[in-house]
Amino acid sequence: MTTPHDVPCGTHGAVVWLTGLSGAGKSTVAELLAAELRHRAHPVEVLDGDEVRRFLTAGLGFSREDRDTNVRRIGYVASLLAKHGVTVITAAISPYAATRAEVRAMAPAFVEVFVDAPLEVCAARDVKGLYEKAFAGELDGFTGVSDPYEPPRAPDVHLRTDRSEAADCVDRLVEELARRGLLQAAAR
Ligand SMILES: Nc1ncnc2c1ncn2[C@@H]1O[C@H](COP(=O)(O)OS(=O)(=O)O)[C@@H](OP(=O)(O)O)[C@H]1O
Ligand SMILES: Nc1ncnc2c1ncn2[C@@H]1O[C@H](COP(=O)(O)OP(=O)(O)O)[C@@H](O)[C@H]1O
Repeated sequence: MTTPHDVPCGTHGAVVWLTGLSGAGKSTVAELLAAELRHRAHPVEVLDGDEVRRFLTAGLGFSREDRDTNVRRIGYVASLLAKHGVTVITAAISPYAATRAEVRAMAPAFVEVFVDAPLEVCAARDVKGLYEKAFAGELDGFTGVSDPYEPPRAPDVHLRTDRSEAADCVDRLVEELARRGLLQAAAR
């Protein structure tokens, strides 16, 4: 694998790793941030858990082993892209701290973002109706209900989506990327 030193001068790839419960707001924030970066002509890709599971990690389930495989594959692809100057925004629950630490180590620059809202808020949003099924016992091993979620202890950014509008969350992320020098346009 290449190291960060192999990145061509002038590129500023990074992995913006969104982690949080289902319904916390990962996809929403990912898409809004991607739109903002595209608007600035910054190369960006979104690897969303749901979509990734249809292609890159099709066939995996939600055991710890399968979740870890899913997260590692996302981390690997994200890092490859980031090494070529792309800002990659990932949006997978990624419930285990140890696996998040593994993918951090792969990336040339890594910003861990805790997309946080209380379980009751996520369940009330119930974007896909899965919480209702999980609470009714019709869905086993659902994160936060009958499966673990290990919150980041020291995330690079902590967003409370029950307290801040999505647009404000995105502003904070843009500020953080700029602060880290990760927003300059890539060399073409
Ligand atoms: N058992 C169980 N637990 C959690 N989530 C479940 C489960 N079964 C299906 N789903 C749906 O799959 C989405 C989570 O997939 P991820 O790839 O992000 O999960 S993980 O990172 O591998 O843990 C998650 O999408 P989001 O709501 O976007 O997070 C759910 O819609
Ligand atoms: N500050 C916020 N950030 C992101 N989503 C928010 C926010 N406030 C409310 N929401 C709503 O919460 C829901 C989050 O759903 P989604 O983005 O699919 O979550 P996830 O990808 O984490 O499962 C959406 O309906 C979104 O409109």
